[in-house]
Amino acid sequence: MPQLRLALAQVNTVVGDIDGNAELCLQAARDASGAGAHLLVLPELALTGYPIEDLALRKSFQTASRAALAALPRQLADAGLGDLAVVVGYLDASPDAPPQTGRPAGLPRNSAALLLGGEVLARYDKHHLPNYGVFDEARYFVPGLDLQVVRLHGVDVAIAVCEDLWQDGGPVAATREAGAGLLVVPNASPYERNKDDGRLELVRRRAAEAGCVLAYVNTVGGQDELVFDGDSLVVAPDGEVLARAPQFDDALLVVDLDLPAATAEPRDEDSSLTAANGGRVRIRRTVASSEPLPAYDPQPASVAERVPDEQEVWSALVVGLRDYVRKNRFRSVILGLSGGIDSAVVAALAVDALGADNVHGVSLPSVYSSEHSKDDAADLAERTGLHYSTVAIAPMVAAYLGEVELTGLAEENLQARVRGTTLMGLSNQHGHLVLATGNKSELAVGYSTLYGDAVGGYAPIKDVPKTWVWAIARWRNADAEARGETPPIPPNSIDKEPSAELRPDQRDTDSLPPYDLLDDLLDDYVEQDRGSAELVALGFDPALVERVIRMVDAAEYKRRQYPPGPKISARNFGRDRRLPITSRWREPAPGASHDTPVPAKTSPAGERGGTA
Ligand SMILES: Nc1ncnc2c1ncn2[C@@H]1O[C@H](COP(=O)(O)OP(=O)(O)OC[C@H]2O[C@@H]([n+]3cccc(C(=O)O)c3)[C@H](O)[C@@H]2O)[C@@H](O)[C@H]1O
Ligand SMILES: Nc1ncnc2c1ncn2[C@@H]1O[C@H](COP(=O)(O)OP(=O)(O)OP(=O)(O)O)[C@@H](O)[C@H]1O
Ligand SMILES: NC(=O)CC[C@H](N)C(=O)O
Repeated sequence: MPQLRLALAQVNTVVGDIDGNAELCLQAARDASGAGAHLLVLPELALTGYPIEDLALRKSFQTASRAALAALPRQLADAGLGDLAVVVGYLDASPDAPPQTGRPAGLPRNSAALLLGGEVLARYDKHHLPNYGVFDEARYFVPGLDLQVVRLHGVDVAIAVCEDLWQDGGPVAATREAGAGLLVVPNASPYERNKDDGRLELVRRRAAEAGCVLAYVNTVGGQDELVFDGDSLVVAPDGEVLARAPQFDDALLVVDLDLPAATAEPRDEDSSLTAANGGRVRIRRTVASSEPLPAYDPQPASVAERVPDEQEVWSALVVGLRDYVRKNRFRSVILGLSGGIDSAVVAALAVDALGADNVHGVSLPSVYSSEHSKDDAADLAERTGLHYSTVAIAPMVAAYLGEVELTGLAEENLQARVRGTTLMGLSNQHGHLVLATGNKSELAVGYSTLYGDAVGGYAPIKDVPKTWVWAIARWRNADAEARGETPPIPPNSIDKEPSAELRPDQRDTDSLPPYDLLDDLLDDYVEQDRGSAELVALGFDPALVERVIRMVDAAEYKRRQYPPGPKISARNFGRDRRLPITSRWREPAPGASHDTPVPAKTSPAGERGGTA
């Protein structure tokens, strides 16, 4: 059987930095060549970064991407890497769009090219364009219709791109018809909880369908609200995992493969599969080298171990925060420390992401701040080593109230707004990025003050439900203890009852149901998109369902103004869940729906919130 040493590079590209990304690709090629690889595969759109959004439609950006791709084979050859075959993702475009398409520029394509010997040897355009959740690829790209197969050292190597694996038919089925010995797939697949398990099963199923080894390489790093976790994989057609890269880190995964020798006639042919335009998927073949390599001793490949869910989420948040700060050219962050769990977790994440020296925590006590809130904030500062200062807001609030008469909620919110103004002032003065500390449960129900605690440039835990904020805090502390380090989060911040401290003896539960119940209901309403009848059928108290749905729906305007933050769930507030702000639609009151029969309760009334 021919042998091939394959390298998969999970690299952290920067959207729009085509020159920097090309340099990353060259460095990966140097490393792969140093490791003795014959074929290197880089992620989807590695030259441009992912996702490029409306940059895909800009003629200047298309031209720059095509130029960088055209220059890369020569750069590889000049660096003595001409013998290494390199598959790299880039933005392509046919020069001009037909006038009837109404598109401003050429027809953009989400493409991958195989480079070898100083030339672009073959090109492939992604067939399946994801257009759900966070993806809008049908807005940007025209789909490809061909399967590209390149004969390399006597092995037929087919190429597909990301979503091509998630949809039935097309390139994977064509790979089997083509009799390819290896399917390589560049990806840009964003992280969400439990997605790694789903991906592994998907890759196993597609390897079986393609009838050959499948090499899946994913990008890594943060881009606005998305975090890419890497987790690149090589799987045999019988489902065996031959190699697996770690999550959330740059990595070069190298694996030696014994692959079937190519036997097909090296000419283009139609497959039996229907392409997006109704025609046949055409199998295009290119011969690079038919001769197998001389036999060599294979090296064992690494299979990274899985980590606990809490660690996975913590790492995603750290990478999302670090890359947002770094890629937007900030060096430091600032946040208000209330002594509560949310600001403590955000501070600990920031210290892990940027180092304590780049994190500034400010205690901003008001007349309602308890002693423990100040002590717990100081304890957090001592445990983590972040910069800590105090600005008393009471005199500013009093001066304001002396000029403008505000009472009740307006007075409560003023305190949050004086804090927000103070943090933004310090940001302007010192160049720190302000971190907003709201969690997903609060965002869901609108439990934050506009231009108050909702100010900021980035919101690290906006997709983390409150119950998970506690879970990751406990995990982070336990992990520190296991490593003989000081746990960063004060146990008191974890254990105390949550309070906004905007009036005497205030508790979150004055306005909200207990968080375990609230998160349970929000998971069903927001993430699973269940209507009120279904929620009641699941056993939630009808009055609670009505109240929570009203709060969630009414807070859409607040969420739209909230800073971006890393997505860790299957449905974040942002691109995954797009609802009108101005809307008269109300979920039918539980039991009142005329077109949806209300199923019988599966648990006694009151079991899920009847007493809340
Ligand atoms: N559809 C719409 N489109 C655009 N703007 C809209 C709007 N509806 C109201 N508004 C505006 O929004 C204002 C109301 O919003 P806002 O001023 O934020 O105030 P609001 O939502 O009324 O009150 C803030 C709530 O958050 C709680 N809170 C505050 C601070 C921290 C925490 C915490 O523990 O984390 C909790 C606080 O206890 C209170 O329940 C209205 O006065 C109006 O100007
Ligand atoms: N006394 C304070 N000093 C500094 N910042 C504060 C103070 N009180 C509130 N904040 C800021 O406002 C955010 C909202 O705080 P609040 O205590 O009202 O609610 P929370 O959502 O329970 O947050 P936390 O768990 O951090 O207390 C805090 O995370 C913090 O960044
Ligand atoms: N870039 C893509 O095509 C990503 C879509 C794919 N379903 C994923 O999340 O992995």
